[in-house]
Amino acid sequence: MSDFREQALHYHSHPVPGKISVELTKPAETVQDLALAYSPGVAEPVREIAADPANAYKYTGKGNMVAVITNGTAILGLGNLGPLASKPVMEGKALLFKRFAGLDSIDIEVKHNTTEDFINTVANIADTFGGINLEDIKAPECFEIEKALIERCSIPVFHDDQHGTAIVTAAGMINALEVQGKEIEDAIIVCLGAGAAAVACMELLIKCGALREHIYMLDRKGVIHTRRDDLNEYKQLFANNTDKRTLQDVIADADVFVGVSGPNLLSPDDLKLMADRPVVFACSNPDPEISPVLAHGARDDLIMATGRSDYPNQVNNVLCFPFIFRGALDVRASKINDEMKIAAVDAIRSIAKEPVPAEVLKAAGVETLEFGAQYIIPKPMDPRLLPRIAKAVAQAAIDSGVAQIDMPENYME
Ligand SMILES: NC(=O)C1=CN([C@@H]2O[C@H](COP(=O)(O)OP(=O)(O)OC[C@H]3O[C@@H](n4cnc5c(N)ncnc54)[C@H](OP(=O)(O)O)[C@@H]3O)[C@@H](O)[C@H]2O)C=CC1
Ligand SMILES: CC(=O)C(=O)O
Ligand SMILES: [Mg+2]
Repeated sequence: MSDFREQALHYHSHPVPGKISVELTKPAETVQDLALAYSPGVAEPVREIAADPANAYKYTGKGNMVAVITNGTAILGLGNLGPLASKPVMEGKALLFKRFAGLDSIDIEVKHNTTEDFINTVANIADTFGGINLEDIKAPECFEIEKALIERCSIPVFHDDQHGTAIVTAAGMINALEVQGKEIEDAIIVCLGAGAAAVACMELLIKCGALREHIYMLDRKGVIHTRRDDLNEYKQLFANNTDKRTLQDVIADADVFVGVSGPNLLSPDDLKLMADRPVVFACSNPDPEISPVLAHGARDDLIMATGRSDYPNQVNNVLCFPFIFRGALDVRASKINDEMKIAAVDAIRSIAKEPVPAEVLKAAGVETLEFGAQYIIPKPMDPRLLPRIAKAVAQAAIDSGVAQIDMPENYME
């Protein structure tokens, strides 16, 4: 067993199996405690909630609880390995919710036959939670699932691989292009992958100024173009009227590569074909489309990011989902809309341009970090992410009319 593999397995199995547990928030020691916590005392909040469902936020953990729900059909870049195998990733997301945003989170892995079954299962348990983070559900089913659940649930439903990834990608991309002296409106963009992350990343980049006709998206069959007759409705939105057919055709002179596909699909020779000062986000986890070592060996004028913690520039939805849910839940937003997503993009971008606190440098194991090619986006352990993103998102929810309560007094100050 390799050292790292052994460490990872040991981490997950010791001192107890798994990464999360439940803790109590109230005393439960005496007869009096139990009389309040359980019978007869528990009947009082039951009656209050039956009379007004909003009281669930007052008397239960609902308002601070996010469900991480999957069917295991697109586990990271490992593919469709089924619900149970996805559990370590989902517990990982729950760990991140708690560590970075103080949100309680529970993982739910759903076995199902049809997409409708999955939607019904989630819709039927939704009221238990303050929000639902859908995770690692493959395209195209993920689009229908998210849409149906947003319609059916009164709490925020957010497919992290779509929107969390898109928010972080957009923040990192705008900053990287700025460092490279390029405008997003002019950028020729290659997106390898045409699934959940790819479609959402490209749609958000377009909202941030990229031109749809400058985007070349590829799936396993190559470039998505207007003469293909095998495209689902989501891929069709990116069908480019072009004669280019292969990755090599489209990467020549491209300014940007976004990989949300699988491991080792971009070669150093492909990279050499790109325009001067390119931006390369190889975001597949755990193994990127090209390793930073190979990429930097191929050329020295690129900005490189991956989804991993062990290289500079981690473009990973962990920079978004804990904080966007914190802000959404704290003003009881009924949904997470585009205004809230753009507010999160702007908040993430701006933090990267400010001096980095000493504790972040220490946690990152580096002497300095300064906005530039090696630091386009904040580190996940940056304590400014929580107050800045959550507050910006909460404010955007209020301004766009989806918040159900006011901003809490002195929020995040
Ligand atoms: N860094 C981050 O924060 C995140 C990274 N990701 C990564 O993005 C990847 C995709 O995730 P997600 O969108 O959820 O998964 P999906 O299953 O929804 O989409 C996968 C897409 O990748 C394409 N693909 C797979 N292999 C190849 C290949 N050899 N050549 C071209 N295209 C290929 C598929 O093509 P086809 O349509 O033909 O099947 C599909 O369009 C994963 O590696 C994941 O780890 C995802 C979310 C967040
Ligand atoms: C980071 C993440 O959500 C993924 O790779 O699927
Ligand atoms: Mg994921």
